[in-house]
Amino acid sequence: MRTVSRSETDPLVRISGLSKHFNNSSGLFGGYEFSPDGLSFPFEYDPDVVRAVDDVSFQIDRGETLGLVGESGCGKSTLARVVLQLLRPTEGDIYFDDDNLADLSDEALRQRRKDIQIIFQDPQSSLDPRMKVGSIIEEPMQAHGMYDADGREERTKELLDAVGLEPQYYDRYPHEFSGGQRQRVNLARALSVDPEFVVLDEPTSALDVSIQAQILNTLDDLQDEFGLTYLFISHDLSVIRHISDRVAVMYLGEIVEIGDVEVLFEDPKHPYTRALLSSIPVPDPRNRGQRSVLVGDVPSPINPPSGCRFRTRCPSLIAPEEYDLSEDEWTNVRDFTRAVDRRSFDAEDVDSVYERFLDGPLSDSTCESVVYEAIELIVTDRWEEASELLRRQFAAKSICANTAPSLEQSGDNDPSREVACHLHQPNESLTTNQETGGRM
Ligand SMILES: Nc1ncnc2c1ncn2[C@@H]1O[C@H](COP(=O)(O)OP(=O)(O)OP(=O)(O)O)[C@@H](O)[C@H]1O
Repeated sequence: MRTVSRSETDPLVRISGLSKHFNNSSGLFGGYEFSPDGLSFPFEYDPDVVRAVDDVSFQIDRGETLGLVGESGCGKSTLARVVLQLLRPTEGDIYFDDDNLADLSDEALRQRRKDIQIIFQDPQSSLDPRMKVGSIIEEPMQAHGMYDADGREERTKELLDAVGLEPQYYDRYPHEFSGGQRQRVNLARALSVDPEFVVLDEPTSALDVSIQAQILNTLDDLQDEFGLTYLFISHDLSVIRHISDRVAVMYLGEIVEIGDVEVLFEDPKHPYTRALLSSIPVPDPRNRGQRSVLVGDVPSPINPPSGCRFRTRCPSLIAPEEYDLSEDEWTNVRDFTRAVDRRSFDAEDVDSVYERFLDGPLSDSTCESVVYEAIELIVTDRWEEASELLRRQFAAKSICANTAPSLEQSGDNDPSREVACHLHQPNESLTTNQETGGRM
């Protein structure tokens, strides 16, 4: 069995400015607009664009495991498929060694694909129920002209052993195996063509917890034995922590934080990472009060929020520079704004709402009158208008809404850590109010 030379220090995979947008039109004329008279040919094509992956850059070193984590719909699977060229990118480069996969012809790509394999969540989906396990594992070797028949059988039996299955399972059918064993068959099949890089897309999510741990341990062993590099995708943070060397956190098509696994778990910088981590169930019930669970759904990638995409759910939205509010005052204003958006309270009269959210008159008179006006709208049941007013006067004026933060080194002397958040942009100097506003 081959081992990859680890003497090379260049990253194995380099992703640069990668985007994948889908045209979300449906039906025969989806995305077409017709002339007003309806007689001439459709004149415009203006489909909704789903920005599933948007300007993503990162690299994966040889022999390491990069974990990719984020809520459902953040673009993890799309990113994996684009990296593997199962989907062609809208923009950007995917360097594998020295080859830019995005530029390769179909035939050159077919040759290169053998070096890059994927394991999907559902262990059953890629196993043809009519084929014996031996043939399933041999199939990719045959497609790439590797070994003769005897050689393939010998290697298949070695692979079965390597993934923790009995070599005599060679003649059995997939239905004779449990979910965990089927995933091991998938691993053997992926490894049969001697890949350097394996993308694992939620490989243990469909399995019982006890089986998950065994598969993760096998993946660790196989990485050492075969010198593999992994991109491991999961929404399960404990799995990510167990398996990864570094972690990339994805939100709405973008990487918002990337860093060494322990550093990131111990000291998350991005408010999204912090929220994700605090949503991990805490075994000690006394600590439950400290969880700041993510509220609301991931917004649509068709029309993502301006500036920082997480800002609509961010508990640390930065105060607009033009207002002169204390840290506590901004916290109150922000909590009020969120409560109005969610209509999470009963608005009986102006005074009771005011007292519920504010400790006293705000030091900034403009803010004070905006909040007052919003409360008046609410008590007359005009919640939408109140939300819109607060959005216009507060959220829309925040730097978080106006400028997209770039992924930058977080400034704590850890070159492996990058964060895309205005609270951590090295070249931005926020006013005291903005800084404190952001740390709440
Ligand atoms: N072929 C497609 N056409 C249009 N939109 C798509 C397509 N594939 C994915 N999307 C959209 O792109 C976004 C990202 O989806 P993706 O499956 O990559 O997310 P994910 O993080 O892997 O989620 P999950 O964990 O649920 O699989 C979603 O909004 C999804 O609806």
